[in-house]
Amino acid sequence: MNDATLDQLAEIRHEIDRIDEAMHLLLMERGAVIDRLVAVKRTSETGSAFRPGREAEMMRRLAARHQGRLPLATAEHLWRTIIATFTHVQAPFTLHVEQGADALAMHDLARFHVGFDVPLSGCSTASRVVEAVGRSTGDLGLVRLDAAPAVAWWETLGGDGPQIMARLPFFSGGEGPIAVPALVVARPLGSAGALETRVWAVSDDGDVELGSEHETLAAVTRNARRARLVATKGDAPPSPGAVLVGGYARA
Ligand SMILES: O=C(O)C(=O)C[C@]1(C(=O)O)C=C[C@@H](O)C=C1
Repeated sequence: MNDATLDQLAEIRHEIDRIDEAMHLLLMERGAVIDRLVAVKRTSETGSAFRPGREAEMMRRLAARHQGRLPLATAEHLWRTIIATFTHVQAPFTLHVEQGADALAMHDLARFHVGFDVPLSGCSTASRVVEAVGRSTGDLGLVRLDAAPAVAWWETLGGDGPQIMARLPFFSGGEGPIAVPALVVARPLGSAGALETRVWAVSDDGDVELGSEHETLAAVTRNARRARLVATKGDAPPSPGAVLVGGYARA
């Protein structure tokens, strides 16, 4: 390399150092703001700092302003890691991850969304994930969205117990690196839940047709009884007797 090229390289690296330092300073400043947030938010009352509606709003804005060389998925992963880390800083929690058929993909999905500060705990089935979340104060669960699972694991959700709080991947265009579909389960979060799409447990003897505005996420038929997990856009239940088991925001 000649002197002019070396000068240019040094200048560019100086620029990178300046940007890195600014980002680091801003992240530390963000940490100080979180200290103030803890005092205002009274997270200890619910045991969880997780606010899925707020996170969805932040992710939408991130995607809207995103451009340039950095892949959107990398920007999403960085911010998910920052947000999950600060969620954990506010109120420590464990993420219980279903380790069934797609154990490796589920592990990737978990780390993509929470980074490495949040501890993971493996569960053999979706039902075990729900049980672990139910026993905890503010833990989260990650269940693989299998369209035809062995059991209707969602039937214990709802009421005062764990509920569905998010659907992943958030940007479901299929271009992201983490393609395994999954649901996030948490204990009730009051108004912090994002119910843009509601999720219902529907049980019938197999002859109830649902309108095309409803999306069947999963279904199990056993002993002439069909159990379905159904997502709806509006507030109304997809059929009489449907039980609300949570909701989520979409990109
Ligand atoms: O806005 C909040 O309530 C926060 O706790 C902050 C924050 C964040 O780090 O931006 C962290 C956790 C929530 O899930 C959403 C956002």
